[in-house]
Amino acid sequence: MTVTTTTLNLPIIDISSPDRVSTANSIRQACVEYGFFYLVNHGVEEDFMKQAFEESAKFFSLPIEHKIKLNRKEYRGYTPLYAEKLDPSSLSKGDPKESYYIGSLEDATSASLNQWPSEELVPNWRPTMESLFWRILSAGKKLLSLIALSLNLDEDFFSKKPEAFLRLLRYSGELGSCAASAHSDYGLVTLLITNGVPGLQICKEKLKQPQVWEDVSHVEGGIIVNIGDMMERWTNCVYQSTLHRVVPTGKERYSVAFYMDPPTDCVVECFESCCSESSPPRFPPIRSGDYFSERFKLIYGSERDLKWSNESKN
Ligand SMILES: O=C(O)CCC(=O)C(=O)O
Ligand SMILES: [Fe+2]
Repeated sequence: MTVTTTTLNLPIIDISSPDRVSTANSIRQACVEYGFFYLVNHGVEEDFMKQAFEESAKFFSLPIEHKIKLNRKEYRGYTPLYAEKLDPSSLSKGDPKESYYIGSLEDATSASLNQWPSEELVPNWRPTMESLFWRILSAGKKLLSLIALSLNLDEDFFSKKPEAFLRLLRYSGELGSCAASAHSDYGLVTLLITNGVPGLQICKEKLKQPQVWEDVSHVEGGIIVNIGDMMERWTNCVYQSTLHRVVPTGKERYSVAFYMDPPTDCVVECFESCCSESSPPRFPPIRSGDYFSERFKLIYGSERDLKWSNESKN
């Protein structure tokens, strides 16, 4: 059983403030209390975002035959409607959303695995998305260095070589099951930009029953940040990876999620500053790449992906 209450007032963090120590303290408080907050003055301009959403809409409006040719490979490319079920325990046929993954452009090998729609179909699409990647990456790295500061770590602890994935999302708006079913994100942090159509909700206490879901309102020009499971494990749950979902409102909705994760070979093990005799580590050390493969297997059965691509060819 779920109950929805009122809209939340999440903390707003000004990432451009010269007082980094006080910003880091505010971030710490936000990560402990909510695992969610807004970033402002982050350098990703609203006009640019408007253009990026327009380009995103152009791709998703293409006929399915074009989109399916770019079906997700090596975690990059298109995922069709219902291909993903973020809550594997949900009884729905899958989440009513489409998405497009773009892997890191920082590293040449990763960049070469990306798939791009042709210039003829969507002119100017690739340069817009590449620019979007670099802009959000820059905001994300500033944020990661402040998060490191908030945990008394070297400022470049997380930002040296994070894995980054940009994901464009379109929710059909179809009423009924959740547009993105309940989940927590897997990595360090996610930076999320929406086109202002509501739907995002969080559940602060994931173990409490009945679950209480609260609306995350839109802050004009703000980026929504949420903490992921790798950060939760590293901090022994001092920083929370909060359960969230997107509920349908009958309106088409666009968003851009930017996931920042530890490098795949990184072993994530509780920080000493986050455990003690009375609060021992809650999770064993884990290689980041192993953790991700397990989680991805749960949300995308490989047969499901195959079934979809075959159906679309018929
Ligand atoms: O689109 C949204 O508002 C949320 C997306 C999300 O939670 C995700 O992609 O992990
Ligand atoms: Fe998420």
